[in-house]
Amino acid sequence: MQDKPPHPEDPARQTLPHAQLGGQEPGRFRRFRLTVVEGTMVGATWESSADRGSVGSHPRNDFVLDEPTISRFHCELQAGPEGVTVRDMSSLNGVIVDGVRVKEAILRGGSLLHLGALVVRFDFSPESNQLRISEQTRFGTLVGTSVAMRAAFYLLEKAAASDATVLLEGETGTGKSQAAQALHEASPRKDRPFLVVDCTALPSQLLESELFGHERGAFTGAVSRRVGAFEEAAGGTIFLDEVGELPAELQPKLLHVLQDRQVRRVGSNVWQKVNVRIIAATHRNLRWLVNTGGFRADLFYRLAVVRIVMPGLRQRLEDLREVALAVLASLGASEEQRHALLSPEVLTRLQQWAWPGNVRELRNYLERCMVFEEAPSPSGDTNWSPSATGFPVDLSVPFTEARRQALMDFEHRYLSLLMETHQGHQTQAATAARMDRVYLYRLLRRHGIKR
Ligand SMILES: Nc1ncnc2c1ncn2[C@@H]1O[C@H](COP(=O)(O)OP(=O)(O)OP(=O)(O)O)[C@@H](O)[C@H]1O
Repeated sequence: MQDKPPHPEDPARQTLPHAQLGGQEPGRFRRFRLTVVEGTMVGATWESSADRGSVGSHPRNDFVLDEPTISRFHCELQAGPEGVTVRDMSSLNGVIVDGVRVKEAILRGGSLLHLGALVVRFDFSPESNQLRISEQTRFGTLVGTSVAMRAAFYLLEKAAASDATVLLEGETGTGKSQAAQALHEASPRKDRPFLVVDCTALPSQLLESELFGHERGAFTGAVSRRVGAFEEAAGGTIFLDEVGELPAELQPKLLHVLQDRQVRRVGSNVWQKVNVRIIAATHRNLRWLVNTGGFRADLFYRLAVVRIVMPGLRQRLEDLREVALAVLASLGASEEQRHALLSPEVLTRLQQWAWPGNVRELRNYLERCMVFEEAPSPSGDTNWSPSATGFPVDLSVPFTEARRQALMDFEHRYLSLLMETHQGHQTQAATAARMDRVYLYRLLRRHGIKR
């Protein structure tokens, strides 16, 4: 089991697959440098080799500042389309950028960061880094052509070929569970079990016996012996979902499994060897949890041998169409529904939504659209009329006929909504729509709309 800082070529160092700076070729972004300019470590410097870096006193940070006023994980820097962002990891003494205490801030070349008793200067370097990205635009059920997603695919592919423990991070609905399953299926363990344990689903004692098993009579209610997930997954993979919620009393036990590959059932004195690959996922930032005392630092490093951050949907909106198509296919949508729900007009509007629930939210949204046969605003904005669904384009229909059908469809939708809004008052409706009242009357008759 590895517990040393990853090699610079190690995929774990390439953590976050984020957008590049300044419109250069895909995956290329400017390097940045930190230099201590005041305090005990003047002259200490670090230059980024990926698109993010961590700063803190713990030896596993990218830039280690061994100084008592620096927290174990003090802050993180991350390159994105808007520049390089610094994020305070809930450090004790905080992050002050150019005189202002911040939780998060975009840095400019020459910015001065006060971190505890040290002053650190941020600069861009003239050189750039190339983020490693996969040639593929799919990994298992996950799809995406964006740099962010293909960088995640690259790490997933590398991880699948190894037996290393993987930590998947990312907001809810970004595909962590799917990535874990696909990783298992792409690994040499694919013919062995893949077991999922949700660390939030059970109270501590039950979770312990779910993971490690128990002997008969180990506690009240333990009427028979039970084999735990680690034993049951023999030769396969165990997926620990929401590992950030693992109760404090179970963290040393999981650490023991990770270190020694041994488990002991509750109520037993016997340690048993287990051969299981571990993949864990969390929607929380575990470094932040370590600083605030909610998670053990040693367990974090045992889990994050390879750390992969699944990008949020709003960070890769160029993937929206493709992801939506994949989701619609999995929902059994017809060709016509796909055209109607993903017209350029609707897509443009969908790209304006922030998708806080990521692909899961998109999936729920598309499912609703299929049920109600319309594409309302994902934000619930009622001004977005159902007519925004656009019309399916069928090239087997001649242009003039297709246009006539589209026009009829449009008139019908427009007039229905108009009459509904004005509760059947034709004069009012005609005035509102700036139409001649007689023309409106004729159109309503033609479309059979109740007046
Ligand atoms: N890149 C993608 N391409 C296609 N489908 C995706 C993609 N990412 C996520 N999905 C789909 O989105 C849904 C949510 O994915 P998943 O359950 O894996 O997310 P999660 O990150 O594990 O969420 P949570 O943290 O809430 O458990 C699933 O239906 C999944 O198939």
